[in-house]
Amino acid sequence: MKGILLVNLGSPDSTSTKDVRKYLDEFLMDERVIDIPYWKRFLLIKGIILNVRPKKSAAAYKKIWWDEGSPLVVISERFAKKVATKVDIPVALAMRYGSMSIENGIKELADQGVDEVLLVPLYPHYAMSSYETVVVKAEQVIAKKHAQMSMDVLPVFYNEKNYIKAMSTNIQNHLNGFEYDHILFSYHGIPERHILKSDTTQSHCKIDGSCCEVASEAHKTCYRHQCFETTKEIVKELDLKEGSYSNSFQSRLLKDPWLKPYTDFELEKFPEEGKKKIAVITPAFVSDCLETLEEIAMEGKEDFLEAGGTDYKHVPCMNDNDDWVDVMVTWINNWNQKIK
Ligand SMILES: C=CC1=C(C)c2cc3[nH]c(cc4nc(cc5[nH]c(cc1n2)c(C)c5CCC(=O)O)C(CCC(=O)O)=C4C)c(C)c3C=C
Ligand SMILES: [Fe+2]
Ligand SMILES: [Fe+2]
Repeated sequence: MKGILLVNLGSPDSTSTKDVRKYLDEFLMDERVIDIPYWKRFLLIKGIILNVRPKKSAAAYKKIWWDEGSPLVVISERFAKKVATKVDIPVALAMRYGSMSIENGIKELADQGVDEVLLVPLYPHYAMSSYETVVVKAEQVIAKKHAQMSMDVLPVFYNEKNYIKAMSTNIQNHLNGFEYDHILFSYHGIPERHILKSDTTQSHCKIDGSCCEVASEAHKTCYRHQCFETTKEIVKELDLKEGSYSNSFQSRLLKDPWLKPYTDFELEKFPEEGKKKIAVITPAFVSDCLETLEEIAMEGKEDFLEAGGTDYKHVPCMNDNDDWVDVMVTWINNWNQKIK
């Protein structure tokens, strides 16, 4: 029997510093997230980061936490529930990190008789720290515990027409009546070296980004290229004028260079460039989470207004809206009807 496993990133169990430390420990010890030799990662994470970061992150989580729990988890659950009512095969939800493990998600499906699974990483773009780590983890669990199970993986959907349409409709609905002079497409950042590591040709990608417009096999796994393509497609769909939008990358951690330009620097610069009314869109996230609700909707707004901006709007993610649910249902049905 066929079944679906939706996988998002995951959150701590609560906003206590202890739970946040446990979550960050699992997250940051992932070799695809902090990609340095194990002993160095161990010393850096356990010796330094886990002594300071959990308290700071816990304070940020407290600002956005809902009565029902983490927004990312609650929204993902609502989304999964809606999808499940519209397809006729089992649907399970798991998280890459935290208590709702991929192992439990696969077991939940196996217990219902599923032996052919479609893995759906809930990320539009390929990055070793997001999409790839979900796929590798699921492969490991299946090889170790469910050898009879076969797995397909939903490809990244950064330029898929249904996703672009649903994103664009969501943006239009939320911008309704909001007057802006600039739209910022802010994507989650990654360290620059990840771009080089994910280059399957080992020669195409360049740190300066000059490669992203030149067609290449490497773009199948190039996060930056895929982000730029998402923007281009949404711009086409919404008929935005050249110069009225730009891209940036948010959520840096540690001191090494990440993809540029940095969202926080852009927000502080915009008012002096005459961009005083802005809308911020976060297409790397299909559901709102700490990085959109706190970093963009709260911190970003504060920084922008302090720098002289006057109007600021964060466009919420698609979350569990019906267009997005229908897009997922279409992809699932297409897979379900495919004859091998
Ligand atoms: C080296 C560190 C990190 C990389 C690389 C990274 C890539 C990456 N992350 C997401 C999506 C999300 N990240 C979220 C939170 C978050 N991310 C990092 C670090 C890296 N992410 C940390 C330490 C945290 C935790 C919070 C904090 O301490 O700042 C979230 C939100 C989770 C939530 O509970 O709401 C998401 C979603 C992507 C898509 C990505 C690569 C493209
Ligand atoms: Fe992240
Ligand atoms: Fe590139």
